[in-house]
Amino acid sequence: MKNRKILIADDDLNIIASLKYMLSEENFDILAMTTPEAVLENLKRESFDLVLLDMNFQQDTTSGVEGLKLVEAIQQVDDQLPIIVMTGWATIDIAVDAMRAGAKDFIQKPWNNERLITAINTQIKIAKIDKKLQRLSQENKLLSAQSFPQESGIIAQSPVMKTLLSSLNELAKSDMSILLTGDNGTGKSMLASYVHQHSSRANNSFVPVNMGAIPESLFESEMFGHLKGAFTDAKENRIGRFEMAEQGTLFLDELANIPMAQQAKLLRVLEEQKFEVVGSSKSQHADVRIISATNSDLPKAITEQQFRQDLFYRLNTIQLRVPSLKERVEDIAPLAEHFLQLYSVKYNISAPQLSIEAINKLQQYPWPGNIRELSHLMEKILFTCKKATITGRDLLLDEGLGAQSSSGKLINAATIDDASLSMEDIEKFSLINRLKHYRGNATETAKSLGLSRSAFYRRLSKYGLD
Ligand SMILES: Nc1ncnc2c1ncn2[C@@H]1O[C@H](COP(=O)(O)OP(=O)(O)OP(=O)(O)O)[C@@H](O)[C@H]1O
Repeated sequence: MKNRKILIADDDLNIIASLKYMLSEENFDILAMTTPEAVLENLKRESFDLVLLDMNFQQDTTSGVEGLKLVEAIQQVDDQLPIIVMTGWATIDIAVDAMRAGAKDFIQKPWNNERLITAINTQIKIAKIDKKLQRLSQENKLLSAQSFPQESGIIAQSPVMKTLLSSLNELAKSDMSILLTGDNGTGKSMLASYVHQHSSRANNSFVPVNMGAIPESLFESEMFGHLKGAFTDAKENRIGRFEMAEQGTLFLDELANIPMAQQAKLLRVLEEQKFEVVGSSKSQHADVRIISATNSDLPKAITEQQFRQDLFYRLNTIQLRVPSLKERVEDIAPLAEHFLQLYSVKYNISAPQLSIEAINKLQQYPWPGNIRELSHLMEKILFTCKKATITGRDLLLDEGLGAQSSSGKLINAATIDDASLSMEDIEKFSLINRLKHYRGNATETAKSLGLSRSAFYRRLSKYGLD
């Protein structure tokens, strides 16, 4: 554990000397400053765990005004830094004023060593807990906004997934950066969380960040945090993802979406293991393990100068590909049963069985949306099929009946929210889906969509579906 750092603000060199001697014995790192200006200057530059402040800064004053001003000024720089004040001419009024201004405790001079050390340890501990609570509360907000998967059970019956899981178990013991590649919905986020849970960092936070969802202008504030007043909308101090993940794991999802300019900033943090909160010039140490994920072809993005090669090498110490669902047919039935079970508990509906024929059909389907698509299908089946046994027909899985988007992507229930789809792509998908629902009956399909038959056919012909 690194030594805790205390800044002493006192202009009496004898007092500084004896405090330094006594506190160094207790393994504190000490820096002493004799003027308020130097104190503030250092606080802006360096991180400390606590300030020990003499209320009668100028030898010739006994009012404590100087000290009080400094308590307030320190609060402006860092309102979470604990301050213990020392009052030489013990007047309780000065101590009360200092506590009102934000000091956490006071000690009378001449001090009692044991009492001083206890007070220092207590305040550092409380500040740490406060910071952790603040971090947890921001993290909770983040997690509920992202609706990150909460299920803990990973289904892995196929040989390829068993091998992948055992590699991840091994890698969990190391601190290496891992890059997970694979199509959407294959379970990359879930596996990243699995590595974290099996690592020595498991008692600290796993912080996922969807790199595609952060507006470019807010990148630094999101990742490194900001101080109140750092820019117009910075109404409160905000903890960034790096700090939230301190001693834990930071999961950079949709890695390829980081704009070039921000890639340089990220690279610097990874190389130097330190960052600055926006609005502060002080560097903060970053002790995080990085796991990242992408469904893009990063080497191609590098060739096209869309992704920095040096950042790629930083992040892919180990690269693992998560196979698509169609490559692990053995997992399909257990996954389908797992999701039926999961949703039946969630919605309080008894779980139906899958017939052999239904399982065969599930195993033959290509699953372009992978596990996420299977999960959505099982959720839908639970509501639409009120039978004890699900047959192949109940699945409404007509292979090949997926819509093709203008850019060549396959559109289905799992990918319909993809932000790259155009209104026309979505309309085409809806037409196919509705036709499927009415088993090809044009009159009923047109009626259900509120279209005349001619308007309906015009659309079919527009999308080449006639
Ligand atoms: N092996 C598994 N066992 C059980 N559930 C799984 C498994 N893999 C994935 N899931 C579930 O499937 C869904 C999609 O998984 P996840 O979000 O991890 O995929 P992803 O590859 O990160 O997707 P994207 O690339 O779109 O971010 C989640 O609900 C997850 O809990």
